[in-house]
Amino acid sequence: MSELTLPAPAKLNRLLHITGRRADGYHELQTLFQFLEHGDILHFQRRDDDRIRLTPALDGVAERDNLIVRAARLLQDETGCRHGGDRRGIDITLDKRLPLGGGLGGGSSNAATTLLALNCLWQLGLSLDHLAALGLRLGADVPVFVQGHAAWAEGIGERLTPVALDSPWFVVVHPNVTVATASVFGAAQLTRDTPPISMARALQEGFDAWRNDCEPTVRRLYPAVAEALDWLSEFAPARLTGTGACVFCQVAHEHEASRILQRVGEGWQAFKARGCNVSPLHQALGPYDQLA
Ligand SMILES: C[C@](O)(CO)[C@H](O)COP(=O)(O)OP(=O)(O)OC[C@H]1O[C@@H](n2ccc(N)nc2=O)[C@H](O)[C@@H]1O
Ligand SMILES: Nc1ncnc2c1ncn2[C@@H]1O[C@H](COP(=O)(O)OP(=O)(O)OP(=O)(O)O)[C@@H](O)[C@H]1O
Repeated sequence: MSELTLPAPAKLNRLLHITGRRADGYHELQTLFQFLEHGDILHFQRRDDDRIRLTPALDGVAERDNLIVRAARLLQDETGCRHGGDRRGIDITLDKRLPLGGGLGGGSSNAATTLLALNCLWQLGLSLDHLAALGLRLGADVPVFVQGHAAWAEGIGERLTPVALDSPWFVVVHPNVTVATASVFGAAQLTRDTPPISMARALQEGFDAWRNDCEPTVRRLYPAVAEALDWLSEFAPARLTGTGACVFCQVAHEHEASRILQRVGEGWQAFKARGCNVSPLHQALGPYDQLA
């Protein structure tokens, strides 16, 4: 196999509690991750030299900082397939559909798709656990995209327990602001002391009780996000995903989602998508063992 085209889906945090802060400044979370049937598309074409090329460039992101390029370099370094006799390179084309800094995990998902694609194309034979551990070096959200199952996550998001959640339709609204994750986690007023709960209790309480501890802080720092939350709440209970800027609500049927989408005003972007428990990336790859 010399080329692959694969999705890099979005995620939602259907619940997000901040339960503490570690000595290194990172926050301890409890969150429910679910994937959406919507995201970026990446095309990979194997090269015979060791170059890594990505097109088109992302506005405001230097090539060496792009999580796709960083993931490819990390794999080259980890497996010694650069500067050695066994050279492996890649041409990558990115069809970017997810907003940057949207709380949908787009960059992390791009990195995970790259790790899995190159593991196949370069025939590295690394396990999902190994790839998830590598991915964690790139970002807290990368492991769940590598593992590919909706999950209850703890730690900084890397301790994952697979869960089966309901799969409603979601309307996701992006109020055209970019939220810097670090600005939210660094805010003095952020609540960091939610008592940890068990996964069973979180699942039993269900959607009505699910909330995102970042929401009050993001509302204060980014009034456009507060406006989007208030607008969407008129149709169905609205929540923030990650540290924003995207907000979402859930409905039972696609036509309800379409009806809400038609009302979205100018200046905001929005889409509808179904939630899913097996990542579209893993659905596309098929049983992973056969490809690794
Ligand atoms: C908020 C979530 O989207 C929930 O899924 C993620 O935890 C964020 O994950 P991410 O975007 O992959 O975040 P990273 O790139 O690892 O971290 C960006 C910055 O956010 C802060 N950060 C992130 C994750 C975390 N658990 N605690 C933090 O304090 C750190 O200041 C870090 O420098
Ligand atoms: N391939 C990439 N796609 C998107 N962002 C990237 C990529 N590579 C690097 N970045 C950088 O990462 C930042 C965060 O991007 P991302 O889209 O993952 O944010 P997010 O949706 O808020 O993620 P999260 O929910 O994990 O916080 C961007 O603002 C950008 O500077």
